[in-house]
Amino acid sequence: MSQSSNLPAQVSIFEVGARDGLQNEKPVSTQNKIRLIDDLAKAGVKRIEAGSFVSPKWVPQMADSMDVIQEMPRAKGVVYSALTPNMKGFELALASGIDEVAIFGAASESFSQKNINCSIEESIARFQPLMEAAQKANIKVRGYVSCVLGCPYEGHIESTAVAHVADVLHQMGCYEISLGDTIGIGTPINARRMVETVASKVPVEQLALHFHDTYGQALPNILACLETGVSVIDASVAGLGGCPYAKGASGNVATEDVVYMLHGMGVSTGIDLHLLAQAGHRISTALGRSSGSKVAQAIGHESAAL
Ligand SMILES: CC(C)(COP(=O)([O-])OP(=O)([O-])OC[C@H]1O[C@@H](n2cnc3c(N)ncnc32)[C@H](O)[C@@H]1OP(=O)([O-])[O-])[C@@H](O)C(=O)NCCC(=O)NCCSC(=O)C[C@@](C)(O)CC(=O)[O-]
Repeated sequence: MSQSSNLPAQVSIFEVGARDGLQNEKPVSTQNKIRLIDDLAKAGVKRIEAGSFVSPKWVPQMADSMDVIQEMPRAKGVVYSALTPNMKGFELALASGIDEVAIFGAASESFSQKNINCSIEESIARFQPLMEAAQKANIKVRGYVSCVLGCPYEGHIESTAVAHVADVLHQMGCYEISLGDTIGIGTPINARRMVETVASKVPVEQLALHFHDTYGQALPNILACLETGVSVIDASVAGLGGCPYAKGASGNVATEDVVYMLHGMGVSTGIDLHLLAQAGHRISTALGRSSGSKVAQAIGHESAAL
């Protein structure tokens, strides 16, 4: 039972470390990625983003996504996902056997150009045939909106612009819209107002929070937004990552930190925090760095080598 009637009793964690995290770290082996995904599933994570079918020239770290997805063990009850920016990406994703895909747009014109080489309007046109193909293939599609609280190139972004893109993706058939604070610039009251504005267009049950922790604001922002009724949180184990097209952006909020905060407030996630921290330590070791999660650091490196 959650300790506040304003909080959901349960939160679904959407783990993005193997994609959003590793796309912006130095390359690790395919086997290390597979091990990470398996570790996450064993820790009780039920939604795992496993890779990305984007141009290997743009994001070389994701070039082995086909191998990762085809070789990774599939845990029962876990949904595995991959990013697909266009039809080429979708066809590869379909061939990989992934469970669901995600399209990704932005609320900022400049970020859209830098990230996917087209305007917001052109991106929507690119997504249309993908949505139709996904519907035919019975594949669910998630939608991302980047720069929901600010853009590295344009600065302030109006929440109404976020709501507009979220609404378009939702109307195109995305089952969930993930709101990305790509550069982690938001603060709690602004974040909450942004979610409320988007929720006037897209049902709050179909929204997810995707907050980077660049300014150390991700946890307070999440807490403020949970009180609007959102109950899906994207997070990256060990705080892996950043964004290749948002210079200086640090990783997503660390999954361990989110899970610790939620469990401490009586909100369940179904995740074993110690196994999760171990997963984070193992991939951090493979990257030659320490975990970016404060909670994982506090728990310590016990059993990291198991
Ligand atoms: C979208 C494109 C492909 C457009 O890139 P483009 O250059 O405009 O594409 P194009 O259609 O002109 O094709 C150019 C070349 O790319 C190839 N190509 C074309 N599509 C694919 C594909 N799917 N997979 C593999 N190859 C592909 C295509 O075959 C061709 O190859 P060539 O003939 O030159 O050898 C490119 O801009 C791209 O790959 N961008 C990806 C950027 C990216 O992955 N960013 C990070 C993910 S988004 C993110 O992290 C934010 C998020 C979601 O986490 C939320 C948040 O935090 O805000």
